[in-house]
Amino acid sequence: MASAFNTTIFPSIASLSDGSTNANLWTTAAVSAGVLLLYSQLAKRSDGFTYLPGIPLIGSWSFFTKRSDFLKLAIEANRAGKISKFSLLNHNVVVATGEKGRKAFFSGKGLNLEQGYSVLWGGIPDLKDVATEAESTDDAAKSSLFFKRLHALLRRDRLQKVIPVLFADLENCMNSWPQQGRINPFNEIYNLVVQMTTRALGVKEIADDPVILGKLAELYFKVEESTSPSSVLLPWFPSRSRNSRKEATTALYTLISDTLKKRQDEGRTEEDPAQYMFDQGDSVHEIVSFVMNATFAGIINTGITICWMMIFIHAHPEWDAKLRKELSDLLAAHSPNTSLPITTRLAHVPVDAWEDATPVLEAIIAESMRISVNGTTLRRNIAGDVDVDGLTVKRGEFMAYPLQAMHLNADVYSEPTAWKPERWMDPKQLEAHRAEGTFLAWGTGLHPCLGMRFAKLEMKLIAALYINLFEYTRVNKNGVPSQTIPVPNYNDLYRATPEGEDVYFEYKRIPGTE
Ligand code: HEM
Repeated sequence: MASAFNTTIFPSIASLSDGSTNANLWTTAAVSAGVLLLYSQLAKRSDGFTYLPGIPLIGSWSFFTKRSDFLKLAIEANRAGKISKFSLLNHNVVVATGEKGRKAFFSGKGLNLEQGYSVLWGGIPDLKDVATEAESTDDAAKSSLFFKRLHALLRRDRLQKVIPVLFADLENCMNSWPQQGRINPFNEIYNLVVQMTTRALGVKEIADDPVILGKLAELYFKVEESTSPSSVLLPWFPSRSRNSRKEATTALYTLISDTLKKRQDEGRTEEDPAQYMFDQGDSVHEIVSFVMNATFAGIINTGITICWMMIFIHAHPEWDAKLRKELSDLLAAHSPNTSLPITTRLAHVPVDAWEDATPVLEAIIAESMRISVNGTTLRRNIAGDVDVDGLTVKRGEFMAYPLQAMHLNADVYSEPTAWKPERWMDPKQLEAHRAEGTFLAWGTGLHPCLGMRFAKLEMKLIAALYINLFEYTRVNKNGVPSQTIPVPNYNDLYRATPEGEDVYFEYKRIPGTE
């Protein structure tokens, strides 16, 4: 039994139970793999599942404290033909990373995405904390309104219209930085994504005002940060993190709804997503729900990927050069007048060209995602029993699928930890991997990402402007240049920041671009 797990014999796995190991990711994986075979024989139970280690009654806390390391045990077990299961208080979670498990997970009709995340994730606001009963509609109706509005707002013609405004926003943000200095990309570049998401899917008054936008960003990060295992698993328990998350959710809700009500009271109309929703007859509550959901769906992965993209581009001068060539060709084709400011010229490039004529950016994005988007997707079985490779996932139980099972799998990708955009220069490769289910960073099956086109556009615009406005080098917090290429800490659930010390960009504005 998992609870009888011998901590002296299996120190590496046992350390996952108390979250105290500092071992390097790969060392942990290797050691874990070595001991797993023996462990899994001990842990196999009569229901056929191989139980992962956990603390009696409480369960596998490492799912929260060291998720990536913990789920590597399940991936290894699967390679040995076993399907893993673990518990979190009264919840059971099945992890099946083999082909049948993956298909069941992503295409199983009874497996519900919302319930998987709302019970086991926690980094998203729960609107039940703020909505009155009169405002609560059923979950299916809310989802369908959200998808409908998102789809309409991300249409190509709307994106085309918003591109110049997005560039102006980016330039304003970058102009507010000193002419030279040191930034932590996981703060400053991540914040650019907050700005763009608010502009394209939120409220104009907030996107226009750096102080209010700063407040929105602060509350967003507070919701994310005030997530603890207890606040996720015991949502009724008034822990400090639970209260802090509730407070931040309420403040975020109030900030957006007050802005919209003020607009209504003043009889103003604006050209923005909120106005589009007002015009469709949506209530203030529906608009606030949309904006909050879009913010949380849109920021985290885009923020992580763009930060890693900029790190990898800098670490690979040959790709930096290819990217600069691609951008100068784009400008030559769509805005040849070199006396115009660079932001104006970039804003002249039409959305079609950003989408269809940027193979280098596409390859860089895909490869950066393969390495950095390695979180865990979640589902809850809300229908009858689900068969996974001969074992039964019962109604009410959860499933988790760690994307690293594919993206960092040496059987699928040679040198899986190496950043090699050349893997994707032929777009057919990406199509094939997506069809096979071996590239999962945009999701697949019943729930593919609905923001993919916008996310790619955002990352392309940020990368294009940043490298045209600044020279930068990677340094540590003391300004010492980095000699190695950092690796994401996959146990960092919300930022995937680098393992070990933080990475900074020491930057200098390119003369003539001020
Ligand atoms: C680089 C950026 C992004 C990445 C890597 C990403 C990745 C993903 C992945 C892997 C899924 C599937 C999750 C699952 O199966 O459990 C997903 C779903 C989703 N994404 Fe994204 N996403 C990104 C940006 C965005 C943006 C900007 C939006 C827009 C608001 C967005 C909206 C959504 C929505 C609404 C779903 C759920 C679809 C459904 O429930 O059927 N994403 N995304």
